[in-house]
Amino acid sequence: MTNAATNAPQTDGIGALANPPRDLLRGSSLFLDFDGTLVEIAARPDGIEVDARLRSLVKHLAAALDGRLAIVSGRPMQSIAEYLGEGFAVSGSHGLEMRWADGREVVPARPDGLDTATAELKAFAEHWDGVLIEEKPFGVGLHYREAAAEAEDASRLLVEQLADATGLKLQAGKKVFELRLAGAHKGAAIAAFMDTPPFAGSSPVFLGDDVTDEDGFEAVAQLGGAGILVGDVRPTLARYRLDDVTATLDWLEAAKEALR
Ligand SMILES: O=P(O)(O)OC[C@H]1O[C@H](O[C@H]2O[C@H](CO)[C@@H](O)[C@H](O)[C@H]2O)[C@H](O)[C@@H](O)[C@@H]1O
Repeated sequence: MTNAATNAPQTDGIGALANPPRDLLRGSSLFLDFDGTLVEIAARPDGIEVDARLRSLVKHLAAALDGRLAIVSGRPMQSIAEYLGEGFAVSGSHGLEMRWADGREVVPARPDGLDTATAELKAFAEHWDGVLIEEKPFGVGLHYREAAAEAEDASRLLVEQLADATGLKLQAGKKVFELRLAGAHKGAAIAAFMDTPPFAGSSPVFLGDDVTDEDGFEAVAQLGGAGILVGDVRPTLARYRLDDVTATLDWLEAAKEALR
């Protein structure tokens, strides 16, 4: 089955997606999701473990690709810099923020309604054990990974009401509901990078694990490149699949060597 608009595979069959070839990055630009792709999912946003191997891998991949690498995350750009360092392109906040390796930045204004939404979510979290509020520059996340099962429905109800009241976009991820400024997504950020040096003229490859990464898979397919789904098989616009974070880091190491 293919998506008619992008000609990318859309699979619901176990094992239908092959592993990416190790020479896929030759002549490519590399776009990397962060949580669940480069680092294991943790109980809390601040509980992730980022080691020297990952920081070194990202730095050396960026050099091997002559700068054609960007981290494309739902986290704020500042958070990515704190975990991975700088010297490469980053898009944060689900495509809302962009920074090129030379320091050029595109950053929106803080949205109206965000302070109100954040205050409401914080008040809600006081009544639910395990619900955690993550404040971000252009959005706010309600995490329910550590909460009782009923918290999900109650949280969904509240964030839907707040999205209606504030005009903020509701985006669901892995055990999280985010309310954020509308008007961008990861696919749009990848397309914007691909319009500019050093990315322009290359073929984009995007690795991601979450449903929020499907915009990125669609964008790279439209631009003649390929998406790589990290994790279990599901309906997706990715062309290839890797089992998990460990397989992803191993493939990235092999792909880096293949660029020599
Ligand atoms: O686009 P990503 O880089 O994948 O970021 C998506 C969100 O990741 C973080 O939340 C997720 O990871 C946490 C740590 O493993 C986990 O505790 C949480 O349940 C996940 O939803 C981050 O906190 C969010 O801001 C990102 O939008």
